[in-house]
Amino acid sequence: MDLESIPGVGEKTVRALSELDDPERALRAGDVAAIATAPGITQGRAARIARGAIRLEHDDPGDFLATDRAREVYRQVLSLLKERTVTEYAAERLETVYPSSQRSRIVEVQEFASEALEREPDPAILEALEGVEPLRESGDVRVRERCLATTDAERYSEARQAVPELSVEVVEDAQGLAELARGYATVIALDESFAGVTLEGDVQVRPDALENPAEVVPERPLSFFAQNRDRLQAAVEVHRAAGLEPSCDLEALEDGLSRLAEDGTVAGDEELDRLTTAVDDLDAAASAAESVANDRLREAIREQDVTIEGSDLLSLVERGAGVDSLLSRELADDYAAAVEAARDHLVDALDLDQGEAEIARRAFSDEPTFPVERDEDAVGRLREELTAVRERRAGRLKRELAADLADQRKGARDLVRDALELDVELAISRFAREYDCTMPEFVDSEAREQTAESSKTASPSRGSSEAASRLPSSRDDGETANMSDDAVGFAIEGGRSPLLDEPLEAIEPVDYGVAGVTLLSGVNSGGKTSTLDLVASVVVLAHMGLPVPAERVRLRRFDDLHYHAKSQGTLDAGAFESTVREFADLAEGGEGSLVIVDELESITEPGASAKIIAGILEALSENGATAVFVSHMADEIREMADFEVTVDGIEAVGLVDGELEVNRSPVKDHLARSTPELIVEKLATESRETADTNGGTATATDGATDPLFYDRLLEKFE
Ligand SMILES: Nc1ncnc2c1ncn2[C@@H]1O[C@H](COP(=O)(O)OP(=O)(O)OP(=O)(O)O)[C@@H](O)[C@H]1O
Repeated sequence: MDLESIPGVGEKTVRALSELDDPERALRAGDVAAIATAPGITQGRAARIARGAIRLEHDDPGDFLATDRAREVYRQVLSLLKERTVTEYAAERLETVYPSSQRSRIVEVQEFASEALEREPDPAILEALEGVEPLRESGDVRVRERCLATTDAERYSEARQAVPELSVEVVEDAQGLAELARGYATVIALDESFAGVTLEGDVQVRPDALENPAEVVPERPLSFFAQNRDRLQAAVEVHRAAGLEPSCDLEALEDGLSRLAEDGTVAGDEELDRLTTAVDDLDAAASAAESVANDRLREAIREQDVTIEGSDLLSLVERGAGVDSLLSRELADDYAAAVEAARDHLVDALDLDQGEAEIARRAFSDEPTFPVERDEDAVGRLREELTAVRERRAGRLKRELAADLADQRKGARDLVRDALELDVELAISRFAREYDCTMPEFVDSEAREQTAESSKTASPSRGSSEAASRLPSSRDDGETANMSDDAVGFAIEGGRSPLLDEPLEAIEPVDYGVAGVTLLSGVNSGGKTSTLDLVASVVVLAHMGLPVPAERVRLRRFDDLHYHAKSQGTLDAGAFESTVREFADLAEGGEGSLVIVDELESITEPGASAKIIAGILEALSENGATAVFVSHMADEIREMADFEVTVDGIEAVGLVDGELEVNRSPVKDHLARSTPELIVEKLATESRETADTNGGTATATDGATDPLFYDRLLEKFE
């Protein structure tokens, strides 16, 4: 795939995309998560790029949605799907699902959607999904206490590229290495020539270091896993809750994660924790040990009756001896016991092992002093020893854990990607379950053309009214849509518009099918606009490759959808002109188009409207377009048109308590009576009934009007 030929992708984006491991795969698969890891590419942009790549792949002109209202319907159904995602990722990923006229694209999404429908949206999975996000790539790890060294300029730049986390230093010789060892805790020499050189400090010779960067910078995988610990843990939960086939060993990953602290250090190792605490507490423990000794000694002195002969006292004073000599002479045992207690305290408080305890005991001298004081040198040695052991252990554990986790990196990435993709599938599944959706059946256009050839039907428009008349006229007649393949536009059975602002259970299922060009008449508020919305949303969802909210849908694959909403009031001359122009374009290229228009007559005065609409219908019909025009002037338009245009009708079954009772499914080939007609009919019936009870006469005094008046009005409607 030539990245630059993707619509909307310029040079800069191509550069960013080429930093991906396998940009072609990511683009082909619409893998928004992977695309969004390219530098400077947000998830939203990644979705747009993926959509462009899909269009390129399927040779899709991408202009299925031909009008503002069509685009609006798409946004509305898309947001119904997006509302059902848990992660932001899945919402963005759904942006790559758009209505297409291309069979290959529709089939591709249909396959994905069919699998999605099998998914059970279990609340436990949805809860676990809340913690899943695309993984963070840890790019900014810096390790300061370790460096790489080489004598070779080429290796130097190779090393800088391979291990950006460490400083790389150029040295002349072993002397240079020795100098580095003074500034860094660990120096890793990359040249074979240094093998056998022994220097002070931690200097390792590892010519293969660049091949296994995780070994020289275990911080790299560790920081990746530490930063993504919660997301990975959530992805593990999602896999368990959903019973998804995991891309890696979940237990091994969890074990690795449980050994990792949030800051990328190793957690859960008792020995390391002991050493760390010992180093941290050393000063405090030494002070406490001093106090133990001094308290005991003070107690002993207080309780002791020191008897000293005068000559002894004299000699002591003459020698300038202090209380120490007195202690060693008189309280030697007490002193020894106090110092022993201090040593024990230090060893116990720091939980030292035997070797460490030996060094620790030297912190208190056998030489009597009062007060007892620690030997700072000995404490310093103990600190050095503990720190060195701790560092060695931490380093080893880090390397071991990094080695375990480094192998899991790819699996972990896939694990999160699969969890996020599951969210996309679950959103489709939830939508389909909530709206009782089915997969639509596309009537193959090639088969359609062949059938048309052999049956030699008349013009599509004339054939259409006949075919459409075979569609179910109401939900009660038990028929199913039985459109022949050569005449299919769309045939919806039991459709429930997802755009209706009604609770789902209050939506009455609608059957409606059209082939060719049709007018849709009906009572006010009968559901004409809602029927167009139903048709538009079903057609858009079907061309997205998704299930549709109906019991059964058959349709042809359309090239584009032109949906014109009812315009608000009469258009000014300019707007009127541009609308007529738009229809002129339509009339030229309408084959393969689905044109649905709501009350176009409101654009200008009624007489002119009927003429213009009739003209548009003629052109669309000649071009073989599929069209539904909602109109209150169906009768007038039919008369103006020079072909037999079908008029369907949404019928009021009657008036109940002044409210119209409506059969929401349009009746084929039937001009629906208007609301005023129904009201006049009701008044006529009522006045006839009153006249009957009054013995055949109605008078002005009893408030009832002569039934003949209403009959006269009724006649006008015939
Ligand atoms: N299938 C349905 N199930 C339940 N309610 C519906 C259905 N279709 C329409 N309605 C209700 O009827 C109302 C009017 O519908 P709609 O606006 O589609 O009628 P209309 O025939 O286009 O009206 P108008 O003649 O004024 O343009 C809707 O707001 C909705 O509440």
